[in-house]
Amino acid sequence: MAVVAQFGGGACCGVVKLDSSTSLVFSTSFQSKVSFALSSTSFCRKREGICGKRRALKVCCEKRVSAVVEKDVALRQGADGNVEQLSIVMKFGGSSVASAERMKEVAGLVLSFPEERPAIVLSAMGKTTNNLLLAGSKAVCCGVSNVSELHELSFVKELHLKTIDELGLESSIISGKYCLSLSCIDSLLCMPQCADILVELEQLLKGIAMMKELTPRTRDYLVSFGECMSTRIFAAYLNKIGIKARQYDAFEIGFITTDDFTNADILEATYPAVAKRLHGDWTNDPAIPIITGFLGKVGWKSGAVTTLGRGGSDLTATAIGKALGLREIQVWKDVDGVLTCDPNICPNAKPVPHLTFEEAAELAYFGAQVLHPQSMRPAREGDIPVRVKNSYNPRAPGTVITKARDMSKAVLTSIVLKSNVTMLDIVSTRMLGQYGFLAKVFSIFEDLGISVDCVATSEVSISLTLDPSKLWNRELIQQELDHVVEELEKIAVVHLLQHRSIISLIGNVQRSSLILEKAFNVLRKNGVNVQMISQGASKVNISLVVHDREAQQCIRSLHSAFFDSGFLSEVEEAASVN
Ligand SMILES: Nc1ncnc2c1ncn2[C@@H]1O[C@H](COP(=O)(O)OP(=O)(O)O)[C@@H](O)[C@H]1O
Ligand SMILES: N[C@@H](CC(=O)OP(=O)(O)O)C(=O)O
Repeated sequence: MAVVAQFGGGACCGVVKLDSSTSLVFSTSFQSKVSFALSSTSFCRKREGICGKRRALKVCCEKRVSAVVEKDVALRQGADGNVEQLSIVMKFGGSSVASAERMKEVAGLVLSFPEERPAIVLSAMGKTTNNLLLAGSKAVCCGVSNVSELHELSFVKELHLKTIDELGLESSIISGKYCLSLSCIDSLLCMPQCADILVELEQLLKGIAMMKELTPRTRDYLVSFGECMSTRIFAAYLNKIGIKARQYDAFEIGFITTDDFTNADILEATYPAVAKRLHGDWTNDPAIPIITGFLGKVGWKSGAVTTLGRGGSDLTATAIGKALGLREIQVWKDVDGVLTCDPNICPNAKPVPHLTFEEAAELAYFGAQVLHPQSMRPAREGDIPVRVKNSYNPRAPGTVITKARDMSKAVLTSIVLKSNVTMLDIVSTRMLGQYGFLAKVFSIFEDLGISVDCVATSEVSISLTLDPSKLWNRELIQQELDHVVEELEKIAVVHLLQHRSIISLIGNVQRSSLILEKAFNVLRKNGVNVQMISQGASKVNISLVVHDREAQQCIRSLHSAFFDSGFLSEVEEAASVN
């Protein structure tokens, strides 16, 4: 049920709670119009008396909105009357925008920060990326004529068309001439020439079926459809409810990456290019930018679309934060922040209130799916706080990630698991005192382009772990591993140990004896022998390697010993007394 009114004001948006069941979403454009929509459960349910209530609410709305608008316009326009710049970036993951209902809630959430001028980064809706990938691999062998019948393609089509329908949008926003048919506030907000996205997707899958080949380059183009659609839908919805928004494909606004398809890295040139484009558009004609997460392109001209690795929208958000020098980066998930453990392993994991960039980066790199492994880098470089919040529970305080925090009482922050890791024990065939052994071993990995995670060394032996699973595009297949071993065997005796897990204890390594004493007690009680330990350079991470089959039980026991037993609070109390 919507009531629309117009009266003077500047550009702003917000939500006003009118009574316990009714809230008002409003926005004003720079053309001095105010649009507002009412959300009211009782209003929609009770049909009788609707006109009376609508009139009463309209009057009430006008009074309340004008007060908020005045305050907000003052905030936005600054003392000199100039437009204030974007202030924060808000990233919403796939789980946050999985349906029409979720998109409405996210719109409400965006508007619940009327004092902010946000840039929005979106992932693909729900499980779209997984379905596109599956459709791609099935298309390789299903035959061109069967592509239209692929279950995953139908799923993606239905999800997006249903969402468009439920949001009351024109289906042409993703499957037709959006520019000509969308009744948005301002024709400038429309995308230039939108191709028929769903038709193009099906054509691409037919091409894959025809070629019987799905290269990493094609795979990136294929999954890019997810973010391209979610952002178009969300921007159109905001425009429909009167919030001026402008959709952007990241690869069109300067996200330039390496050519490592499926796991590309953002190049430095991205930052000034993105800043120039977003800043310029906002200054000329302010509208909330809705940007595709996860995507970039190789080079400036006709570059192919790349992706930043699974979960890469977090990285898009932090890169935008750094590019625009924003006040804060918010990543909205489906959990109450970064937790003490993966909730799928320990359902009673608790939110961690504060982390440093270093802790968060280790946690992400060593397996916590909640953050993209590279996402902390731009935030750290720009020294911009990252706030991890729950879009399903916005009141929860979440996790704040900053450059430094008070570590005086910190012991253990979080426990992380990385499974299906390959471990190599490498022992030199030469005698003690041989120099250059480590250099030779690592040059072999460098030549083969394989990254090493954890290392423990003595003068003549090295134990190390390789991480195939994190590299989305590349599975260290047996052939590749055999080649590594073959090369290493020229200088050493090699044992290849597969199906290992790294358990990372993220915390204050200054208190390693305390952490290790407790941890080894737990492991001994569980009858587990640790196969490798690495503490070394990182001041926030102690890694223990165990067999895959023992790992989850170890994690549960460790979590319960550290976080459920009162142990940490006892240690903290003791620290405050001393
Ligand atoms: N230490 C952790 N803290 C919080 N969530 C974690 C952790 N480890 C794994 N997860 C998982 O990460 C998920 C959130 O990350 P992700 O799925 O990438 O979110 P989104 O798609 O919303 O960006 C959670 O639902 C949770 O299952
Ligand atoms: N859609 C991409 C990128 C992303 O960041 O997703 P999410 O924010 O839902 O983890 C993926 O699934 O990997």
